[in-house]
Amino acid sequence: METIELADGGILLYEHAFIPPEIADRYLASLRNECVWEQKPALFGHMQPRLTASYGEAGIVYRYSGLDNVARPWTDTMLEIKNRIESVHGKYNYCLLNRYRDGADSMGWHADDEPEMGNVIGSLSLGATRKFRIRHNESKQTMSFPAGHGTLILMAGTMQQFWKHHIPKTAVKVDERINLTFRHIQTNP
Ligand SMILES: O=C(O)CCC(=O)C(=O)O
Ligand SMILES: [Fe+2]
Repeated sequence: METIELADGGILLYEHAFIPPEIADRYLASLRNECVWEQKPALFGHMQPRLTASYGEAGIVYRYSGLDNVARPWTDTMLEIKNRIESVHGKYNYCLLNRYRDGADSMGWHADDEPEMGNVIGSLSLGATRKFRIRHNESKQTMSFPAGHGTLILMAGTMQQFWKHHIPKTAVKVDERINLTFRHIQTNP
C-alpha cells in the first residue's frame, strides 16, 4: 500500500493489485449479474454517462446532485469486498457502484463532500484499466493513477475539501469497468 500525502491534508492510499486477478474476475462477473444497474438523469436533461447501483445497510439513502439513491441490501460479494477494504482502513455502511460500459462512459470532476458523508472512501476497481485523476482546487496540481483490475484507492483526510477527482473519457478502445466506492453515510438519529 502506497500512502500519498496531498497538499492541505488530503491522503490517498493506493494499491494496484489489492485483489488477486482470479478473485477480481469472480467479483466482476458476480457484480455485473447481481446488481440492479440503472442509468440516472444528470443536469440539463442529460443522462449520466455510466450506469450506477446503490447498496448498503437498511434505511441508508445517499443524496447527491438532486438524486435520492436508496440502498438495496448488501449482496454477499459486496460484503466480502467491504470486509477486505475495512481490514485496511475505514468502516462503511453504503456503496455506490459505477459501471463504465466503454471509453465513452466517464465521471466529471467532483468531490464527495456531502455533509453526511464520512471523510474516508474506499474505492475498488474491476475490469478495464482507466485513469483516476485528481486535481487541487486552488493550485490545479493534477495527478493521475491507473485504476486497474483489483486496484484499491482510499481517499481520506481532507481530500474531499481541497481536491476533486474524475474518470476521463478515453478514445482508446476499452472494455467495461466496474468501480465500487464504499462510504459511511451518517443517518439522522
Ligand atoms: O469510478 C471511479 O473510480 C470514481 C467513482 C467516484 O468518484 C464516485 O463514485 O464518486
Ligand atoms: Fe467520487
